[in-house]
Amino acid sequence: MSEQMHLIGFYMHSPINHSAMSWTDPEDGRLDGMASFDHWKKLARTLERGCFDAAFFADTPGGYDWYRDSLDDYVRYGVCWPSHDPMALMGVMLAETEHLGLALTLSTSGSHPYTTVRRLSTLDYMSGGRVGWNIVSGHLRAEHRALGAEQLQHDERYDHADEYMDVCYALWNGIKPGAILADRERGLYADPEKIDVIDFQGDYFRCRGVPPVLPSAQGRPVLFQAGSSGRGQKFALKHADVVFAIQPQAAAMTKFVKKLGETAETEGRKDTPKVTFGLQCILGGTEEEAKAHQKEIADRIPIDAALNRMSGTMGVDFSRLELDSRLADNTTEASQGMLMALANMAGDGNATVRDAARLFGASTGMPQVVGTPEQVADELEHLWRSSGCHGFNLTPTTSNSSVEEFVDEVVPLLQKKGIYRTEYTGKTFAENVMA
Ligand SMILES: Cc1cc2nc3c(=O)[nH]c(=O)nc-3n(C[C@H](O)[C@H](O)[C@H](O)COP(=O)(O)O)c2cc1C
Repeated sequence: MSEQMHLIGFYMHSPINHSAMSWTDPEDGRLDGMASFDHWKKLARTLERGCFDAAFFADTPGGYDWYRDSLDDYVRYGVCWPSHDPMALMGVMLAETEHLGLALTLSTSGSHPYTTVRRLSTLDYMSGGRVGWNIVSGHLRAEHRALGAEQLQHDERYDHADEYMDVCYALWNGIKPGAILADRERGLYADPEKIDVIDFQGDYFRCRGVPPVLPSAQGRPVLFQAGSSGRGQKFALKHADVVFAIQPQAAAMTKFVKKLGETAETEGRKDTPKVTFGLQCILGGTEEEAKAHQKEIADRIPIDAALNRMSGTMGVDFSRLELDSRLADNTTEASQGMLMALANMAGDGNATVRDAARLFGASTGMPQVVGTPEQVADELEHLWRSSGCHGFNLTPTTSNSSVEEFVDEVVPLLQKKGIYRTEYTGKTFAENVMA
């Protein structure tokens, strides 16, 4: 466990974050924010005021098409549709801040590693090393259909992603110290002897060329990974600085951190990646008020909207199943980690499709921490200490008002407890998030 709790804001560039129908809440500013950089600039400033490590963007291009084998409910309820590109927000939010990291989800299925290194590392270089990449291997069928690409089976997607990373490392490490001369008098920009010409010929990728971008202050972006199946964890242990997971209750969080540590030992990795868990905080002036708000959030979600999102993520058409059947009786080639986590949401492995859909609709399976600011601060401390995790990725209920509320009312309490930074100590995202 780290000495200080780490917090990361968790967002999507769509009408909602992780609560279906949040755009219908009169307090929510996202519908206007979809058409305005100011919304995101303000969010970046708020997070920096709250000393967050980063804003982290999930991304689900193509959306959710498993439920009834259709995209209708995805579009009808705005379940992450429209799915605007979060890359468009990165430069704006980085330019608005000095310390805040910005992490982006990019799928290894939808792009070439050369393009990804070029896009992310340009931002990383220009921001003084404040960029992160959530490496996802493309569990969504709709993403592949949208691109006209073949979707590989679960484990092979990780083999493909391993090779993807090999190309990225070659490009990130290909500029040696002293390579950049920038000598105005002699008119020499760089020394070709100190720059590798990469000639990669793999099973899935070919890449011949020199690295497209200069190394940033942190060398390369901070790497996140969120697959939590057995094969997913192996991939994480090979590549990730930080593992981002969803576990819907405290005991499962503790078990997850322990198991990752044990697997790290068997896989021979000395420094186990940091683990952050997704959470949603719901605040109220009193506990009753907060609980009423939690109920309001759940009650406004049509079951079809919740099932549309859960079906897409889990690669199962839940319209064909009894809502009171056991979720754990299903298998998937999509997100095995999420299916297992949700099936165990009450700690007994027996959650029904209906139970899981209710939580999935409300918070995409993330546990909700509900109460007064004092109660929420206490519970965050408890979850952090008992699980031994690094910190939390927090998804808001409403944008940006619930983020502002958290920063104004909960952050000072965490700081008072001495478990949360009062100022940034590092310059780069890596220095801040790994501290
Ligand atoms: C917390 C969390 C966040 C994720 N974010 C995304 C995302 O933004 N986009 C995406 O395509 N996949 C996302 N995924 C999917 C995973 O990266 C992974 O591809 C999927 O869970 C299948 O891996 P697994 O079976 O090893 O768990 C996320 C998964 C988790 C648990």
